[in-house]
Amino acid sequence: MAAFLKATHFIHSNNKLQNHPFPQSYTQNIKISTSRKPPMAALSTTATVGLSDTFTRLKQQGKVALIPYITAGDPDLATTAEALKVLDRCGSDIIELGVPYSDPLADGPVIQAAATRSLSRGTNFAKVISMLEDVIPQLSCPIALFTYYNPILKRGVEKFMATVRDIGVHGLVVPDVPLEETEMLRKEAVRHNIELVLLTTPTTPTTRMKAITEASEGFVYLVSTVGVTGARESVSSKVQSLLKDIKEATSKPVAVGFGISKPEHVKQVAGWGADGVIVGSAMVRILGEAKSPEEGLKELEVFTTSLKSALS
Ligand SMILES: O=P(O)(O)OC[C@@H](O)[C@@H](O)c1c[nH]c2ccccc12
Repeated sequence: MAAFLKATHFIHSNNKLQNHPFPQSYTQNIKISTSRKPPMAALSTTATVGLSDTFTRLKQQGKVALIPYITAGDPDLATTAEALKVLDRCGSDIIELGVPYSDPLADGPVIQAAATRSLSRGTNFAKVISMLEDVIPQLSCPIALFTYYNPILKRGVEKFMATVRDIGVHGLVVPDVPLEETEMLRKEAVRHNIELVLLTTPTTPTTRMKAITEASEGFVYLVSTVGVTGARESVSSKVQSLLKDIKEATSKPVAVGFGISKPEHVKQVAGWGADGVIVGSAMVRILGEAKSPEEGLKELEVFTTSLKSALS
């Protein structure tokens, strides 16, 4: 938890920024422009709509989005491709796909282990992209790619955005980029019609939370609790008031993640007014711990269906 809080600057409070790897001056005078709107879907390579359009459609239907997260390449990329299709078929509204990274600071043991297994099997960014290139045209729901900041910087922000856009990715979640650094990332994201989702936590001060909601595209990711990812027994009841605060600050959709792992959780969070629920570790565990990839995919189908029906 400490590691996550130290490293994940843009989603935690200003007063803990002494460990910030960027100059302190970056943390002041946050100026977020709200005037930019993503270009029309003309650049889209697939028939699917983007994240915010998905929420608009669901809202009209009075529905809450189900957003599963899985780690690419665990147990292998062929299974990830199948898992994406299973998740899509079972009614996922958006899928968050994690690019495995060697230093996943914000992740708990389940997703860390999945990333380690995936990397040790030789998964890399290029292989994830080529798998997605093949699979995205077969999906009806949009993909939000999850990655730490370093792999983006390594490739070059512009090149990264162009690559993911070309294969039809709609959204991007980058947990460890400081809010102040998102300006540049956002500029390129907007230029490439990628919705950059930002995160806010229970310890984010109100002014910062407001700046995050203004800058976030697609939806606002509310981290339900401090700490790292991982299934939990219950969802903190604080989420209800956090949701209220965020909804007072923005009309953008808000999806809640961290710890949500059961149909009851999903129902509860939807009842508190969330526009979407994100379920990661529970999905990752199913795929990672199954006796075989086939078993894992079957279990994934049963689990996703149970979450989906809790939302209807
Ligand atoms: O695993 P959980 O507790 O269900 O949380 C969602 C989560 O997995 C996904 O959104 C995610 C995976 N790794 C992250 C790191 C930071 C923020 C979010 C994430």
